[in-house]
Amino acid sequence: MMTFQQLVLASHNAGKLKELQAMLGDTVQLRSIGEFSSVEPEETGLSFVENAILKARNAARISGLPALADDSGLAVDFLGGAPGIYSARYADGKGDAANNAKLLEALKDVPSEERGAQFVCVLALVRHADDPLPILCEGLWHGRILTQASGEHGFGYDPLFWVPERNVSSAELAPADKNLISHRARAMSLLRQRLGLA
Ligand SMILES: O=c1nc[nH]c2c1ncn2[C@H]1C[C@H](O)[C@@H](COP(=O)(O)OP(=O)(O)OP(=O)(O)O)O1
Ligand SMILES: [Mg+2]
Repeated sequence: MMTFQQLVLASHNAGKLKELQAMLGDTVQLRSIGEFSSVEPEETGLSFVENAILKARNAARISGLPALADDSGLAVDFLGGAPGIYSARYADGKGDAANNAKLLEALKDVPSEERGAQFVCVLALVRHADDPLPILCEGLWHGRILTQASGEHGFGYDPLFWVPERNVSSAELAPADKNLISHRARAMSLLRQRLGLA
């Protein structure tokens, strides 16, 4: 069993930190990479896996701690899987509200049955910056893109993501409920098994 008392989370996204720490409980303390550096690495990979590894290595190098990274995004069927790995940058770095507005516009007049989408999450854990065997876990969450934003919880595209299991948007889910069923929850459940924490 691999044990980590402290991991640095290779993310500048406060929403991810909150969700991942809640899922891990108090056995592992997640420290934000923001404590060490405010510089965000360029996400140059062509896949969630490549970007997750790149972020994890960068954080381990900067902090000297083992590092966990989360690369995630929304793949929309009607858009051929876009924005995918470019989800955070979909509206050219103008933030969540602009991303959501652009997505609604791209799906204007698209009927409900063609609005399928999945959230994707890849978690990468490296023991040190040059770790030759990163641990990789993925999770998917299937849903649909709503025609207008709804709900105040979560972050990112949550207000636009309709969750079939609950018939609400993921921003209408209580945070603890989202953390049981989300793409991130599925990836974290696999990671916990790999680490012997499950
Ligand atoms: O549960 C989620 N609920 C709503 N939206 C979500 C979720 N999970 C990922 N997303 C969206 C946010 C962002 O538009 C993109 C992730 O981009 P991604 O590069 O992985 O994260 P980020 O730039 O926000 O932070 P960082 O790279 O520092 O971890 O997908
Ligand atoms: Mg990012």
